[in-house]
Amino acid sequence: MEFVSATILDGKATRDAIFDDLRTRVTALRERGVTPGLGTVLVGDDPGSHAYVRGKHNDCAKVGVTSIRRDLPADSTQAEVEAVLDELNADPACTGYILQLPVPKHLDSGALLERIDPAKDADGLHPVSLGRLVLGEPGALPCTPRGIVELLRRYDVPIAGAHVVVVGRGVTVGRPLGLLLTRRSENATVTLCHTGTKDLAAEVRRADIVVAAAGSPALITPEMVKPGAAVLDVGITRTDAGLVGDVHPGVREVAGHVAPMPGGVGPMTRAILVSNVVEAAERAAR
Ligand SMILES: Nc1nc(=O)c2c([nH]1)NC[C@@H]1CN(c3ccc(C(=O)N[C@@H](CCC(=O)O)C(=O)O)cc3)C=[N+]21
Repeated sequence: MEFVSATILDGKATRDAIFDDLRTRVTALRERGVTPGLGTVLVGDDPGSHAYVRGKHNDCAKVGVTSIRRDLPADSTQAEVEAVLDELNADPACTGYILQLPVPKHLDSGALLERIDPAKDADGLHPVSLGRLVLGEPGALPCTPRGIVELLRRYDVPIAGAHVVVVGRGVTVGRPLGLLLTRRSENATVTLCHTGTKDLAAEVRRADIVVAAAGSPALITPEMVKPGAAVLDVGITRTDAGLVGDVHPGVREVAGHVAPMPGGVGPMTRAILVSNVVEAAERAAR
């Protein structure tokens, strides 16, 4: 028996290609006197969140985007965090920024996200940005969904006409991904599955593209995957043995393409964040 393993959708190599393009565009903006600047607001001392924020500042340095970092103590009040958001809204050096999620439980994250100036929303998670996504108007798009579409495009995985099964209805991945993929420019047919789905295996088996974003280790098994399908692993669960994704390793023997975790969608999410900041600066400079 000969097993032909899936083609790996390499998020790191794709991120590097995106950064090469962004570097050129940032240079052009700087020549016109515009310097994109990404702000991060981090509340508390979750080690995972600290690592993500550090990564985002490293990414900015790689492409010439200035970065502005605001770290606040875990016991910050709603008013104290809001004051920092107001400060970044008013700061011309900060052309886009994010509030790192999750924030400590005593804070109202919805109210904080809404306080961000929509013109500076780098994450695409502001209600105005999400509304624009529903309406098909230009604006910041959520980083992970856009990263997924970009990764599929660069590997020539057909999206138009494809049946995509998205597992997970979270506001950062599953829900906006369904909206993005059903736009006329993507033209996919999407089934959005979640914990209330009756027969997940039957749904996944029909998919040309599977996006697993449920946060449930090894949820997608080889038996559930149509031979040749593209399977993208977006789940991240921290265990004692390290990080594990939503896709069982055996899926590589069945799928045509696999975006692994790590090394797949995660690096794309970060690349799109920087891309959103550069695009917002380009829009403002027009
Ligand atoms: N306002 C906000 N925006 C976000 O975009 C946001 C957030 N909050 N909170 C947390 C989640 C998670 N997230 C990841 C980004 C990159 C990797 C990534 O690059 N992962 C690597 C390594 C895995 C790791 O070290 O975690 C990989 O998959 O290869 C993972 C997860 C962005 N998030």
